[in-house]
Amino acid sequence: MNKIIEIKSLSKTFDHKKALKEVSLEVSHPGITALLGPSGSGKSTLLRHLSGLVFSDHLPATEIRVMGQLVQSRGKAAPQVRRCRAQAGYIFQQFNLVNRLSVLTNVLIGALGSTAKWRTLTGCFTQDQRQQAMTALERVGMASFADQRVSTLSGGQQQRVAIARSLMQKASIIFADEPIASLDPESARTVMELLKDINEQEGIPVVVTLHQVDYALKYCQQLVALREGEIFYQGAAADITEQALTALYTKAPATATIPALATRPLRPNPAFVSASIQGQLS
Ligand SMILES: Nc1ncnc2c1ncn2[C@@H]1O[C@H](COP(=O)(O)OP(=O)(O)OP(=O)(O)O)[C@@H](O)[C@H]1O
Repeated sequence: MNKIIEIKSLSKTFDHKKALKEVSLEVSHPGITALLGPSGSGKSTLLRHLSGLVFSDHLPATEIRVMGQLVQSRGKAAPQVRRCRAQAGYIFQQFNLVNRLSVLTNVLIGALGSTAKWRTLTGCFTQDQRQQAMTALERVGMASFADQRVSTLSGGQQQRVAIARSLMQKASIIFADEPIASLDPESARTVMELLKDINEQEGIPVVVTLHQVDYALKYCQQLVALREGEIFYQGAAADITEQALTALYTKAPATATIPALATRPLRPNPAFVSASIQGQLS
């Protein structure tokens, strides 16, 4: 199976503080992969490296590939980094849309990478592009809002527009950084359902950072958990144990249970649990 993500020995230091410590990671599953971990563990930093928005420390072994394409190596952008960025759809907590423009225009912005320069400068999109944007809006249930200003939408609606823009862009992968952190539970569920549906129907892999473990277990097939800049767990969501989740989020003994997960029949699979917590589980 082709690798969706391949990271070799990624370290990132901010002002003498190591945010990521020689992280190596491979994801081949084309489903939804959640990046989990406590606040400050390095989830967003890892995602931004995949997007080619942030560059690693200059270590000779560092390489990052997404969908088989080199994004960066040894702390430097790969020659094709612009193409890599253009093939990825981005969804952020703070709805990265242009508030004063209409919903339709925001979706059309997804086509800029494949539009002649004079058209992007004049904002003159083709009829075909407008039709594609409407189709993308229909796909996310937002067609009736096409002419409305983005600033008038709720947070959940804005995230659906951001997803439509990724579809317009013909993204081959979607990176979502805490897409549901600012949403009420119902809107959060709608956005996660939509990402799941697009992953399954359009076959676009999704990598999403989440704070909510229950959403990760419900919607994501793969988990990558970080703690203090290191991989703590990588494997199937179905295989993570209550103990591992407890150890991930607290420094308390791993025998405690997380109340929200206490009734979930998680199957222990020590093979997926990193060496650092094997000792705590035995
Ligand atoms: N631009 C930056 N400058 C300095 N330090 C940074 C920068 N970006 C991240 N950090 C630090 O790197 C570490 C990891 O941050 P990161 O945002 O990746 O964590 P996170 O797991 O996504 O946290 P959260 O869940 O709170 O968003 C933190 O200590 C953070 O303060």
